[in-house]
Amino acid sequence: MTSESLDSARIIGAGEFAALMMPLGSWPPDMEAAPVGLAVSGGADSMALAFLARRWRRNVVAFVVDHGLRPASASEACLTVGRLKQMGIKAHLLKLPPFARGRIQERAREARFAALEDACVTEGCLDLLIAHHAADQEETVWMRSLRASGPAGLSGIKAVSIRGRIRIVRPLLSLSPQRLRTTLRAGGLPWLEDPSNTNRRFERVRWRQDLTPPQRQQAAFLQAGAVKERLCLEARLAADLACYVTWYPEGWVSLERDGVCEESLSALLRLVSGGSYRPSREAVHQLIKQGHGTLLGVRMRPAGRFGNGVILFREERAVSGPVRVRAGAVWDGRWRLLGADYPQGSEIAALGDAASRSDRQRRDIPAAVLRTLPGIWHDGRLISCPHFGNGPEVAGFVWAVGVPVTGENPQIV
Ligand SMILES: Nc1ncnc2c1ncn2[C@@H]1O[C@H](COP(=O)(O)OP(=O)(O)OP(=O)(O)O)[C@@H](O)[C@H]1O
Repeated sequence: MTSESLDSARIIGAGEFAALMMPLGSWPPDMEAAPVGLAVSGGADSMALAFLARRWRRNVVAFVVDHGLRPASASEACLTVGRLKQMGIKAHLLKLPPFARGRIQERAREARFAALEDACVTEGCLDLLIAHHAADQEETVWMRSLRASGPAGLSGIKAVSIRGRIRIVRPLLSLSPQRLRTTLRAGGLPWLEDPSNTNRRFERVRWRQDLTPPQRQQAAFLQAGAVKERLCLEARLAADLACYVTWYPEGWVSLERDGVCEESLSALLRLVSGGSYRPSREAVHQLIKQGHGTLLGVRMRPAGRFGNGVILFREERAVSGPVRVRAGAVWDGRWRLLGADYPQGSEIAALGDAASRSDRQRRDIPAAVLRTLPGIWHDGRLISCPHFGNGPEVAGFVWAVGVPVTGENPQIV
């Protein structure tokens, strides 16, 4: 027997899983009011995750998302919910509404995470466990290396990340899929095989099938190096940001002249944009050279009376269209509405011209920032702009961008 086949024959024990979970905490006490969420598709990886997590703690709750993209998806999702219940796991089925055409994979993933986040909040989960494993990690790093990614990309899938109101935790990243299956078999537990997992139309599937053991090792090696490099860069970035950046609660920043560099700008552009992607290096260098401009829907311009460097704020043209008022609604991917005590049919939309028409002009916020702040509109009339304390007392928005500027995943190497 080779060392690989020996490894794949090893069952994952409760102690081993608990040891994996420990550095990924802190974990709430094991109580009904604070369960840990589990994202379970019904495939081998997430069923093994559910099995291991249930042995780790009593209070877990599984979410099975039915994307409705295949005829069998509804019955498979029901079957999975039933299987989880048999394993003593509380399980909820989340059925997604139909998708608009185009970019189906991307839309499905985004809608799945949005539904999972909402379900976690409803169930009182601060953390959601996801079942990506060591082979997923190797394939991801390999594909990124082919695209000449830098240390951020080559550090691979994050073991811990923040998504809006929850933490996404991936405890299986050091475990092979073979061991997950061995563990399920040993427990006599069934799982589903998703046909798209063998469809060679997808680049990931091709690499999953074609990567040789030495190539996988090489990917793991590349990843470990990239994580170390990333940690050094992160430490330097954190120090620079602390020194040179002022963050304002209206979602804009000022960056001093001495702090203008690719790393700082890239992190700040992502922060202010509310998105999860960083801009390309070339685009950031171009922006630095110009001294002003727009990237990722964020404007950079000389700070003027706000400092000796530059300020970055949301570009008015880039803000989202109106969104119906409801408790917890997120507008522009950046602002979450607290409370929803407004007339039926009210909407969240940018202040726009209303920012300058009223007496709400403020010297301490750039006028261009004011225009991009959210207000509550009804029948074309601004009925509340909570940022200025004008309107229902309970109303307000909180910054909803869950992505930290630095320090993502610092402890996991
Ligand atoms: N339908 C689903 N319901 C609940 N959880 C799911 C579902 N699909 C995937 N997941 C969760 O996400 C994990 C990764 O699944 P998969 O690799 O198929 O997703 P993906 O779209 O490729 O995700 P990513 O783009 O993050 O790699 C699963 O192991 C599971 O934890």
